[in-house]
This record gives sequence, C-alpha cells and structure tokens, in this order.
Amino acid sequence: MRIAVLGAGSIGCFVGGCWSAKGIDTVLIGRERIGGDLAAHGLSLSDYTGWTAHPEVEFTTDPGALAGADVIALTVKSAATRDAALQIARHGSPDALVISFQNGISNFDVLRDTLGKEFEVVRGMVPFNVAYLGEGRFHKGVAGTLHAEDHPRVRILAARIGDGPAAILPAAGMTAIAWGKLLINLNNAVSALSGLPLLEQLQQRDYRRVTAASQREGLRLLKAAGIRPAKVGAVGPALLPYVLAAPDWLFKGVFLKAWKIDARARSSMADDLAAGRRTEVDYLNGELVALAERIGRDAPVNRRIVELVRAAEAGAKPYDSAGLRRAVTA
Ligand SMILES: NC(=O)C1=CN([C@@H]2O[C@H](COP(=O)(O)OP(=O)(O)OC[C@H]3O[C@@H](n4cnc5c(N)ncnc54)[C@H](OP(=O)(O)O)[C@@H]3O)[C@@H](O)[C@H]2O)C=CC1
Ligand SMILES: CC(C)(CO)C(=O)C(=O)O
Repeated sequence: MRIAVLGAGSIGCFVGGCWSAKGIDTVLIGRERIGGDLAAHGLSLSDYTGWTAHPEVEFTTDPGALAGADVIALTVKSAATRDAALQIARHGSPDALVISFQNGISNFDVLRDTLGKEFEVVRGMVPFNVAYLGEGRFHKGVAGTLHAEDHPRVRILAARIGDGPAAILPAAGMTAIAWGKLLINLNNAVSALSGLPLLEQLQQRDYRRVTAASQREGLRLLKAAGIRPAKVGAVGPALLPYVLAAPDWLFKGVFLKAWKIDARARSSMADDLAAGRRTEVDYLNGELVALAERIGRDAPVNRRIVELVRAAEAGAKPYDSAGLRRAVTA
C-alpha cells in the first residue's frame, strides 16, 4: 500500500513520518520551506511520553507524486482544500481512497464536491496537537488516536500501522465525530487570541469561560439544527462547557492532568497567527455562525470571536484572560 500525504506541515510530517517509521511506503508532498528543513536536518519526531523517532522519509513538492498512491491523506489547512482537491483530481488515481484529516465541517464538502463521484472520500480526525519546533522536529504534545471512517482500506492501513503515536482507529459516524471535534476546536480561537501555549491558556479560567460560552452557543445551535455531535475524548459534548468553566482546582487537578497536554503544545490556529497566515476560524467558529444563519438564529459569541480573530490576523495584540472575556461577552 502506498500512501501520499498531501500538505506536509505539522500533522502531515508527523503522521507521514510515523507511518514511514513503520515501514509503510509513504511520500510527503509539501512546500519548499519544509522540504529544505528536512533536507538539512532530517525528520525528528517526538511525543509527550518521551517517544522519539528519526525516520527516513520521501519528500517532494511535486503533486505528480499523487499518482500511484492507494491512499491520499489530506493535511492542508481548510482554505487550501479546493486547490489540493484539484491537484488530486489531476494527478491522483480514481482508485485511491482520499482521507481528510482536517478540522472543520464544510471543507470536507468542498473536497468531495471538487473531486466528484469519481473519487472515494472519507473523513478522518486528529485529536492531538503537533507543534513544529523547527529544523525538521515535530512534537505530538497531546494524547489521542487518529480516527478515520470505517472502510476496508482504512482497516488495512490501520492494521499495517498497528500501534504507536499515529495509529488509526476505524470509526463509524465520522460526521458526528467531526462536529464533536469542532466543539473542542472552539478553544483554538481562544488559544490563538491569548498568544499563549495551550497549557498556559487552559490554566486560566476566564479564557476557558470564553471557550465554554462558545461551546454552549454551539450546542444550542446543533440541537436546533438536529445535529448530534459525538463524544470525542473523555468528556461528552454536553458536559464540555461545564468542564471548561469549572474552577481552577477542579479543572487543573482532574481534567488537565487526564488530558496529558505538555508545555510545547499549541493550537493550530495559534500557529497560523504566529506565522502571519490566515486562520481556519471560518471553518470552526464561523461554521456555527453560518449554521445559525441557515436556521434563522444568531450566534453572537462565535460571531464576535470570528471578528476578534480577523482583527488578530490584521495585527491586533493578544488579550489577557479578563480582557478577552470582556471583549467577547460585553
Ligand atoms: N496542527 C495541529 O496540531 C492540528 C491540526 N489539525 C488540522 O489538520 C489540518 C492541517 O493542519 P497543520 O498540519 O497544522 O497545517 P500546516 O499549515 O502546518 O501544514 C499544511 C502544509 O501544507 C502545505 N500545503 C498547502 N497546500 C498544499 C498543496 N496543494 N500541496 C502541497 N502542500 C500544500 C502548507 O504550505 P503553505 O502554508 O505554504 O500553503 C503547509 O506547509 C488542519 O485542518 C488543522 O486544523 C487537527 C488537529 C491538530
Ligand atoms: C488538538 C487540538 C484540539 C489542539 O488545540 C487541535 O485540533 C488543533 O490544534 O487544531
């Protein structure tokens, strides 16, 4: 089985590197910048348990390498989905199974609609954070197992990968899982607006209260729209806002310990802001704003958060926790 990872950034290099380390024929397709780092330093992988690996990887900037892949793992940011799908349509084999490991909901529709009926496309889900530490070093800073729609080829791939930091769990009901993951990803904007690593941000209750408010609004909208998000991780969707808004002694003493988030983990949106890139906020909080519009409701908390992230993309400074709470809930 040959795997092509399209979008060799934080997630793509980590999972593709882990699969190469397992002896699976994997090619990473990405940009010159990462290719240069890998050529100069090689690929170094690590995780929160102290696990490390230095696999040899095949890297290219040529989308022509999609040809001949049996599985194409899509790991570009949401806004890059359409262009990536056009490359898959042009170079990929229609026999290939395309798995989107992206966050978000409607980006998957863009992928499926652009590829049309000729390609089989399924959802995947990444529950953990990968930080790029520079010089070819990628670090998984949060516990969790990749999920992908239960499909015969996903099962074969999952069996070939076996265990390890990029193991895949074949799962039914991936759309519900994607909505459950979106509720968790509502913290991405808060983490990005805080300018702090994930652990430091989550240690401050006012930041968590903002996330909880956006989750509460999200849960109300999903219920009104008849969408049932699945449980992703240890806490079910309905309990998420209660857990996030819990007092520090409870949150830090129980939940933060169980989640195994290390000091190097950052949300992918914080990475985008730090690098001066456009974020995925339209595909996360913005997804709820769009849903509210479709069902004739409003989403004031998430709409405000989208505005603040837009301002941050344009250069606005990070917020302290009380300041962000005021800015969102005022
Ligand atoms: N990072 C994380 O910890 C997590 C990320 N995710 C999700 O995974 C997805 C990927 O995120 P992440 O890995 O952080 O993103 P990155 O930006 O780190 O990686 C994507 C890479 O793909 C490159 N790229 C974009 N389009 C193409 C293309 N057509 N051909 C080749 N390369 C391309 C990008 O280059 P350029 O920027 O120059 O376009 C970038 O280097 C997102 O949807 C994210 O939400 C989910 C869970 C955790
Ligand atoms: C794992 C998590 C939730 C970390 O914030 C994430 O999905 C991301 O960074 O995009």
